[in-house]
Order: sequence, then C-alpha cells, then structure tokens
Amino acid sequence: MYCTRKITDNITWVGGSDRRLALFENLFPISRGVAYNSYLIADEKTALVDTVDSSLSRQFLENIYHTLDGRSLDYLIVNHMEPDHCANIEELMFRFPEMKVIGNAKTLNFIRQFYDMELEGRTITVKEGDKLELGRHTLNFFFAPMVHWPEVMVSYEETEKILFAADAFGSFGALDGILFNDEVNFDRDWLDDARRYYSNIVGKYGSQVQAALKKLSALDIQTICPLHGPVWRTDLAYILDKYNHWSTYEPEDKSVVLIYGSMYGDTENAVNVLAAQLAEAGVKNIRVYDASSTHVSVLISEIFRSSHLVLASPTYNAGIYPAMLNLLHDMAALNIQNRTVGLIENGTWAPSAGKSMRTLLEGMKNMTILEPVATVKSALKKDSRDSLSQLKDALVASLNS
Ligand SMILES: Cc1cc2nc3c(=O)[nH]c(=O)nc-3n(C[C@H](O)[C@H](O)[C@H](O)COP(=O)(O)O)c2cc1C
Repeated sequence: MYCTRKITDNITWVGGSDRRLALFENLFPISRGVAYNSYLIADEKTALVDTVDSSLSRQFLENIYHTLDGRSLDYLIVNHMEPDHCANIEELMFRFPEMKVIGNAKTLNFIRQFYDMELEGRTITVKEGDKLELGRHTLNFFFAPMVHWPEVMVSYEETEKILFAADAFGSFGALDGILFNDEVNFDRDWLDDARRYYSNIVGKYGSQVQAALKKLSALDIQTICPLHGPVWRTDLAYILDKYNHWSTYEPEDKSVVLIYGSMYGDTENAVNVLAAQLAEAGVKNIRVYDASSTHVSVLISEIFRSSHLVLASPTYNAGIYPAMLNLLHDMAALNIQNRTVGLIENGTWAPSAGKSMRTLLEGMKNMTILEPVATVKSALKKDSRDSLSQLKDALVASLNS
C-alpha cells in the first residue's frame, strides 16, 4: 500500500525508510535506519526527482502509481547518480516508455557505466542554468560538483521556491512517519545524525560545499528537499548555519573531546584523570571516547563539532595504536582543520606515539598542538600526572582565549 506525504498541493514525497540496513555504504552503522527521499511533481507534465535504493523498490513504485493517479511519468530528473538514489531508473524506463531521463553529461555517462540500458532517444542533457517547464512549475538546474560526487546537481523549483538538494542537507535516520523538520526536535534528536552524515560523507569537500552555498544564496529558497532525512520548511537559517560551520571546518562548540586508545587501561586512566581535572577547572562540555569501541564515524562527527581535542595513544611497534592511527588517517582524508589538540602518549620502553601523532596532525591544515605533550611510562606517576596538569592548564587557557 502506498505511503506518501504531500510537500505542497502538487509535490509529493514518494520515498521510504530502510530500518534493516546495518551499515550505510557497508561502512557506517545506522542504528536509526535511513530514509531515501524522492519527489513527484504533478503539473501539466509529471516529473520525478531522483529515485530510491533497491531495498525500497516495491514501496516506491506503489507510491508513484498512487500519486500519478492514472497519469504517465514524463520526466525523471537524476540529480545524483549514486546507486542508493538511482536503483530504479531502469525499472521506470520499462514502465514508462515515454519518460525522458534528465541529467548532465556526467550523469548520463555514469548511467551508462553502471547499467546496460538503451538510452538512445530517452535522455535530455542539461547544462548549468537550464530550465525545465512543467506547467505552473519550472525547474532550474545548478551544478554542485563534489557535493558528494562530480555529477551532482540540484534543482530549484521557482514557483514554490523549493530546492531539491541531492545529498546536501541530508541525514541518517529513518523517517518515523514525520517528513518535515518542524515535526521533530531536530537539535535534540537529529543533529548528531545529520552531522555524522555530513562529516563522514561530504566532509572532505568543504570548499565545494562553500561554492554551492554561495551559488544558491542568490535564490529565494523556502523549502529544502534533501535525498535523506527531514525536509526543511522552517528555520532554514539553522541548517544553513550548521553547513557553514561544517564546510569551513569551524567548530560549533567550544568544548573538549578526549579520545584514547588503550590495551591495559593506563592511557585510559590518564585521560580520565585529565577529564576530571578539566571538570574541576570549570570546563563544562567534556566528552570522552574509547577509539576501539566507538565507531570512527562518531569520532569524526565529534571532531567536526568540537573546538578542542585530546588524543591519547600507547606506543605500538614504535608507532601509533591502530584504532588511533585509523582515526588520524580518517581526519586527514576528511580535511579536518582548525582544531586545538592536546596529546598524551604512553610507552613502556620507548614512548614515541606523541611524536608520530604530531607528525600526522602537522600534515593537516591549521592544527594547533598544545604543550606539553604528556608522556606516561606504562602507568601514571607523579611526574606524568604533573604534565597532565600542565596540559589541563594549556587547554583551559586556550578555551578561555
Ligand atoms: C604489540 C605491542 C607493541 C608495543 N610497542 C611498544 C613500543 O614500540 N614502544 C613502547 O615504548 N611500548 C610499546 N608497547 C607497550 C605499550 O605501549 C605500553 O605497555 C603502554 O603502557 C600500554 O598502555 P595501555 O595501558 O593504555 O594499554 C607495545 C605493546 C604492545 C602490546
């Protein structure tokens, strides 16, 4: 049975939610599931904006047939050619033989790479700024390269002032009946998933996101329809402000996130002692994570949020403990910059993890490493506890500056 929601009189959400998938991209845990959004515009012409993942094909087709109410589908707009949004293109081409697929040159090339469909006479290639008239509604196409993939474009409907935003402004999380941001407490219940989605999936491409935001700032946008998560129809300034922070790698919060690796518990102990010292010094916003038991995507998201980090690692075969090394590689890959970092190293015979972590952090842009780097020799003793105390002072001074 169909399960749709109206965006406006003539525009309907025809997507769905998947709560069975454990790992998005076979990588990111999604305990709250994920939604795949697709939007159908029914005007003199009918147009579908993107499709959904193969896991939702049955629901999706029922939604489309119900919404079309006996009409045919004239256009399929492919804003993003990633398989979680385009799994149903071929099916729709079979079912609606008159339907034209609309994309840019790169999109159509990707369709040929992924699928063996006969596209001859079935496509319309659009360029930056092209329009598609549907009757009362008109779509304007703007390219947003690398706002995840190189072919990505967004479509702006000028009559109802709706931006179909592809993967931008998306979030992990199934839509539990809700569709709009004003039907949830986004800040409390969705922001962490939206940040984790952005930081891990689009995070590397901050400058491209900035370019797209600049381009779109000229438009009067009243509603944002992303391909995952809630539709934004109120308080757009809130999510635009988050995107501005994330894409410029500016922290949202003045806070300290402490992340450690530890085998026998002594590096963990040092981090707990430092966290307690910080709390005693009046620092309010402290979070501690074990890099071995916390998914790296959560750590990345927390690093995007927070101004100050403490990274603590045992020395491991003259290098960095693997879970921490993985995090540092991910931080570099996702272009993390502009953070203040305290370091704690541990080692039983030749501690060197601090030096190795410093080298990796210095390869990132605008990272400030606080002094001293605290060295623990196996377990915390008076001298290493004193150096932790000095590191606490440096963190407090930096937080208050
Ligand atoms: C596989 C392995 C490799 C290690 N390599 C080094 C090393 O190269 N240099 C060193 O000083 N300690 C090394 N250690 C010792 C640990 O860094 C040290 O015992 C540390 O105190 C462990 O901290 P933890 O209690 O937080 O696990 C190694 C330990 C293991 C298990």
